[in-house]
Amino acid sequence: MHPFKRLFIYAKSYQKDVILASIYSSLNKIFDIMPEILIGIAIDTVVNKQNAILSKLGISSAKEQILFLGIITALIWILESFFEYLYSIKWRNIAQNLQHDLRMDLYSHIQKLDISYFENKNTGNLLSILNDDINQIERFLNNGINSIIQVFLSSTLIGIIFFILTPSIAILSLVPIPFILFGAFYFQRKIGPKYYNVRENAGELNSILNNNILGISTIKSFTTENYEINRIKSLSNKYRKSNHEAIKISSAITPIIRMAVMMGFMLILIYGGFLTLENKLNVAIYSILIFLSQRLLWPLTGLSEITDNYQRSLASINRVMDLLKTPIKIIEQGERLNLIQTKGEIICKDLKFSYLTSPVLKNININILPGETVAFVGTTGSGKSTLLKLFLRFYEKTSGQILIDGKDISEINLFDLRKSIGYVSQDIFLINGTIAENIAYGSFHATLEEIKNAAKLAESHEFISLLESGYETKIGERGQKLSGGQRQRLAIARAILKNPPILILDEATSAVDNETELAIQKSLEKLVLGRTTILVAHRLSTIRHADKIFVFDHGEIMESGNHETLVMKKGIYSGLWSIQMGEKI
Ligand SMILES: Nc1ncnc2c1ncn2[C@@H]1O[C@H](COP(=O)(O)OP(=O)(O)OP(=O)(O)O)[C@@H](O)[C@H]1O
Repeated sequence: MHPFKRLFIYAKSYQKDVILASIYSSLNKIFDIMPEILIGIAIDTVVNKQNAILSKLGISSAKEQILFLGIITALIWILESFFEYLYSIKWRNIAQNLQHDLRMDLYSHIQKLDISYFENKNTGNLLSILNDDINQIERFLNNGINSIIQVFLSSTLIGIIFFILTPSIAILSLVPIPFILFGAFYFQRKIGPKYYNVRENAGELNSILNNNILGISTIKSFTTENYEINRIKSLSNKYRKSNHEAIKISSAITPIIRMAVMMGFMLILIYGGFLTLENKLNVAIYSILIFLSQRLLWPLTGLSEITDNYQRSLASINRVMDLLKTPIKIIEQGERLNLIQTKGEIICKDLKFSYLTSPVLKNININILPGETVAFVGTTGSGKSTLLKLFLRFYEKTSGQILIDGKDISEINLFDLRKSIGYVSQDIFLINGTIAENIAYGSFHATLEEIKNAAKLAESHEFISLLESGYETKIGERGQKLSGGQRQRLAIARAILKNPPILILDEATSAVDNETELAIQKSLEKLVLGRTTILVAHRLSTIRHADKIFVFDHGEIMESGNHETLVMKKGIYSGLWSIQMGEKI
């Protein structure tokens, strides 16, 4: 489907506004052309006086005719300005509303896409669709459609006036049009790839600038400042050079097209002048033709810019619409889950999963009773986090079943499923707000008292109280102003405040010191009461008190049982435990 048809279908609710805006644009153009005709009438009046056209309307005195013309001119200019105001407001508001709708629809659609979608896409590209492409559509709607309407309307109207006044001169005025059109499209095609290079180079430069600002501490610690300056310099130079090339062509377009306009103007000036000298053409008509020839030809020079803008918008519309059409694999519908009644029993039956082709989880069978505290341990990359992500349905299992309270999670409403799980992941997401806002993220109605209680259970209250503004302290982008351990404790407090029937802590205390961890464990004793808790930790002292420990290896559960039984078993767990205890094995 043509991109504009796609946009038109999307923007159906704006149809009325678009029609109105088009009417305003057309009326503005009609009033814009009229003053040139008035000039001709004015000349006719001063030359022919009592015999002028206006006298045929019943205004006999030449002075009255001039006064009448003055009034009409004022009226025309007022109306022209009035419709310019109306079309400008209308088109720009349409552009604003549509870009807002597009951005919001796109963002909420993206939020529903599964995690694997984001893993396979370039974040920079997604951001550029959300920003640059939507802005490009906005720019085009701001003035692009108006320009197209006005160029075609003015050329058609002026062409008609030419043919009515003198068909022979009308044909002369058409001579330069093929040259202008050819020039406009030729240059546009030549400049297209140059602009593409400019955009590519700008993208490259932006991405490295962004990366460097995020990684400033690594740059400083490796003292690679000069190396980075040189890298940026070479990319910035590349960007500058590509712009120079585009500028060379773009600056030549108007002067060259002006030559074609000059040709048309000259032909009319000379030929029309001869006709007038021979009294074959009225002086007034001659002057109208001279003025209108400029008005006919000049706007066509803008075609190169319009087509450039149009082409860029076509690409942007396609990118935006394609993203909006990306299918949502994991759908929100399903059986509602009563959070208060959820007991938190989790069963995996013959569960298999692979991200791509090689299996990451092979035949997982586990049974977690309501209220139990279990732990997943095992070598790095053995599939622990993957299983947790399957509980949250970040990915769809390949085969087998995951049941919560006997219900297959693929049949549970996704929103309810995730509401029932408090998940602290390895990569913590903190918002650029205050401590209190971060703890209450997702539990927006929590009172300060509840926030403080959650912070106390997560062993955070003490360090928060020492901060200058306490719970109102701003923690910076991604929580940069906090230590790794403090960030983890905020994330735990956030999960506690959510008060879910199932709590998952994936390496949630890896960055806190032993003393704090011991304190968090103490809090956990209270916390785990009445809910199912899953802990993942490499530091085995963290999970030794779990009711059940599942030992993962290469996507399989090799051992399970409590700490004592597993140590006695002298298998993988016991080996890991001995290493951590510093014993020789
Ligand atoms: N998004 C992904 N796409 C493809 N492969 C992945 C993805 N995430 C993880 N993997 C792979 O799946 C395997 C299991 O990873 P997972 O994160 O579940 O391990 P883990 O046991 O939690 O490890 P760790 O203890 O280091 O956190 C690894 O081999 C990893 O490379």
